[in-house]
Amino acid sequence: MAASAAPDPQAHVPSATEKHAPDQTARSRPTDTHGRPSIVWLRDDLRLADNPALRAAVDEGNPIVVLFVLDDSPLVARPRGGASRWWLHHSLTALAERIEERGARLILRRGDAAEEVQRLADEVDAGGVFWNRRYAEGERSQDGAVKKALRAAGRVAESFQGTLMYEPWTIARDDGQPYGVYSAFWRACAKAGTPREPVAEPQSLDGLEKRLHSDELASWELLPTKPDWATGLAEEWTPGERGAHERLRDFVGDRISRYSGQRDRPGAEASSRLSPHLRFGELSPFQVRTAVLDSREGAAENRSKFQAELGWREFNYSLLFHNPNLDSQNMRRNFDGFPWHPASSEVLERWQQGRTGIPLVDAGMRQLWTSGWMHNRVRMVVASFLIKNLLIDWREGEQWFWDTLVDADPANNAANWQWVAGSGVDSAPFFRVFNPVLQSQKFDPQGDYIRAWVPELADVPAKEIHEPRASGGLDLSEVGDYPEPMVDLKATRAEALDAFAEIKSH
Ligand SMILES: Cc1cc2nc3c(=O)[nH]c(=O)nc-3n(C[C@H](O)[C@H](O)[C@H](O)COP(=O)(O)OP(=O)(O)OC[C@H]3O[C@@H](n4cnc5c(N)ncnc54)[C@H](O)[C@@H]3O)c2cc1C
Repeated sequence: MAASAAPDPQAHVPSATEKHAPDQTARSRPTDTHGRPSIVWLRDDLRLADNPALRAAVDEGNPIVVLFVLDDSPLVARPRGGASRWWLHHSLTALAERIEERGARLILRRGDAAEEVQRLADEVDAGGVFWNRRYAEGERSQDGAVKKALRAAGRVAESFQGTLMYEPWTIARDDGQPYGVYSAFWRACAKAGTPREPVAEPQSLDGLEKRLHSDELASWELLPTKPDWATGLAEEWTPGERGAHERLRDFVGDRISRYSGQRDRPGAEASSRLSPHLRFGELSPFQVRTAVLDSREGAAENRSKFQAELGWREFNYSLLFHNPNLDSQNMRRNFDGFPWHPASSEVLERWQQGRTGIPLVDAGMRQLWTSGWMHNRVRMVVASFLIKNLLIDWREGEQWFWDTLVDADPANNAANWQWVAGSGVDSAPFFRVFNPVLQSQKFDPQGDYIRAWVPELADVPAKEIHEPRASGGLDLSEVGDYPEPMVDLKATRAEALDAFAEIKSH
């Protein structure tokens, strides 16, 4: 396994404060904070419930200012893709309304977040600033710098655990190295202890009287205009905490009973669709876990399978923590010499637009484009097709997902692409090449999912729908202008295996 070397302790190990649970954080009070406002700096945690930073700020008993900064610097975090920007706009709108209902105001600022936080702290003479931790390298380094500067200015600066149930530095092998295998990682998490219960939502917020400047959200131009490609996203999703809780209720009250048995079936609607809500922190994994464990629907098997999926999220964040370039660098370095085909725009566009001639792949890519989401099984199939049948570098696919998924996530997207490519740790081996036709017959046997997304095939019977142009009983006029498969699956599979054999020995 080619997991990257041990992390540089300076870069990766959080400060003593960050290492400990929130209630143990250094409470050195440099000055009296009485009556001085507390700033809550929100980032990937756009919620009021189970928000430990907000809770701690409210418990200070001082007026509350809630801040979100749009920081576009790629040195801090990867710039958001189009679908994520759409989501962010609506999530902030929903959040602002909730904060106002509770008695305070969401302040929006744009720029270098480190400077904006300090500027606002100076403006209101804040007693303290509170936030939930982030885990990518640029984010941690920004947070560390902000903490230092705030403390140097005599303010309280505290960070909390709100986004992961197991923070990466708390789960390590006996020799101190990070886990490279998911199953061992998840067992170690179970041993490390039970995640806490969600923190209560403050019923009221004592907002600051002073009028502060807040940007107009519209001026950030997060929404697409020409063309407005987001109508399908709006039909499918309700960004914000309320929409998130509705999805959660729907899942634990119904879908969960089918989870273990049918989660792999894209037509079955058996998974939770909570991924974008988790990505933006409209729900925390603590809340989701508790709701799932409390659910009376279905067998224990469903609950444990679901928790294991949340475990993949935790594992991927641990990978990101220890491998800051997860989205750009092969974890297995022998993949650096892989003879990828040049990604011609014509080939890439056929894949992106769902015109490959492989119905399951096309259904998935059209679902993604229209709704901003794709079923997990189909994500694996379309990724495998791009990498192992079109022989296109996984980073091209990762970038397209990054731009089009509403749940585009710095850890989950990159780690899963590397998993499918075989270039990651604990990955599917490269030589295991999905046959998209067999996958389609197995997981969408009646073709319901394909029919929902590929209208050209709406009238094709189940027997032929997985491979409509194969020689056989189907009258080809029934498939209209649905394209021929763009590649021969067998020949391209063989080519991929030869290419893999070339790099294996390096
Ligand atoms: C190529 C590829 C790219 C992906 N990109 C992303 C991404 O950008 N963002 C993202 O959140 N997920 C990504 N996934 C993982 C997975 O497909 C989605 O999390 C899942 O489909 C979301 O649907 P759900 O909420 O109904 O999942 P459920 O099955 O209901 O799972 C519950 C939650 O567990 C987590 N989860 C489930 N499966 C995985 C997984 N394989 N890896 C990590 N976390 C998981 C998600 O937070 C999810 O919401 C990707 C998978 C592949 C194969």
